[in-house]
Amino acid sequence: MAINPIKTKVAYLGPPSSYTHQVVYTLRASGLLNSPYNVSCTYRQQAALGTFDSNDTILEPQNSIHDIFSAVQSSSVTYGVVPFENSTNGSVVYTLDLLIDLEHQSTSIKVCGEAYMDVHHCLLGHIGRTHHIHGDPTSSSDGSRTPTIDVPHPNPARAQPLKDLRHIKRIYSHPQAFGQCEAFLSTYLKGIERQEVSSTSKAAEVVAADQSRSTAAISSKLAAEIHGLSLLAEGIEDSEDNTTRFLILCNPDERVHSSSTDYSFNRQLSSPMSYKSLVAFKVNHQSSGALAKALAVFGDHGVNLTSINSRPSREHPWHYVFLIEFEGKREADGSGKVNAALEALIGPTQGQWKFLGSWVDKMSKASKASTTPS
Ligand SMILES: O=C(O)C(=O)C[C@]1(C(=O)O)C=C[C@@H](O)C=C1
Repeated sequence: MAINPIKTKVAYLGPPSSYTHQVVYTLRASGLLNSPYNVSCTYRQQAALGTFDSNDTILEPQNSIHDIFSAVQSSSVTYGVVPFENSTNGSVVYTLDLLIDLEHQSTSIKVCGEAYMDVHHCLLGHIGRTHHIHGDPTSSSDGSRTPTIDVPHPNPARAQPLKDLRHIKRIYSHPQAFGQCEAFLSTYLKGIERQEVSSTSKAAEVVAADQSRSTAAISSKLAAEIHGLSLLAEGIEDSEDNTTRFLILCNPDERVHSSSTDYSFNRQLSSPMSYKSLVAFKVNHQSSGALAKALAVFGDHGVNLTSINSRPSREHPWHYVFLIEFEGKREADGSGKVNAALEALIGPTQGQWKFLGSWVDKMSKASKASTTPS
């Protein structure tokens, strides 16, 4: 009798073809062959990094980053994949706020992995029906942008439209994607209304359903294939090396494994590994030097900080919660410099800190070397 394997459920930002969806594919060992979509090499290239096993994995689209957190917290999925920061546009503040969790809705969630993905945006839409193009469809602009006081020397757009854009009246996308394509938008679609939606794939879905055919989406090439849209422009991101870092969330309370580094997507890695960890804390804003004292704790214990973010505390105006990322790993047995630093953090934060997990650092030389095929 065949035994049904227990499937690992992974939540991502839906609908299919969002970048978080594509990241899940990069995390699957061979899942692309079972994909419900007949997709191009986009997935195949990404599968080289694969670690989630397709036969054991069910992918669960969610409507928002908040819903991904809820699914992980309630253990209706094993993992959730969320965007954390982008090399062009910076932090994804929704994710930061949900990690900080001021409303105590995701108390059990920990970060247990990370993934980096090159993000190349396209402008997707319908080809204009009524316009006859005379000459070059890009002739309305030479690709340069108008200098302003704030941006006296704007970078030129990297890409030119492939099709006429004069019928486009509104553009849909995720706010992060708008922020990553400023040069193209202000060169070729200046003044056109922008409508934020929950994901880049949602934008493609909305535009595909638009009867007026006068809207466009900033989304991926894969989304064009899946939603049957035309490529109006390709590679419209401001920076060629536009990369987004995603975090993999889990709820360790529900897992048999106690160590934060036992997860399947880390299993292929051999020692020695580099790790990163994340902690959120508040300090007493009335006490001078409180933040400096909290940060000094890490240096005092030989722990290297790698990123600092702050978000409004929502308790008092101009009071903040700090999210600190650092090298190293919290040991389950309480030993080591990270544990000692966290212990010492109790003083300057008056115990108001929350540990958010340790995971294998995918950018470190050690981690990269051990994942490179020989
Ligand atoms: O909308 C998507 O496709 C997402 O996966 C979200 C997201 C983000 O929020 O950063 C992911 C990668 C890109 O940076 C743009 C959008």
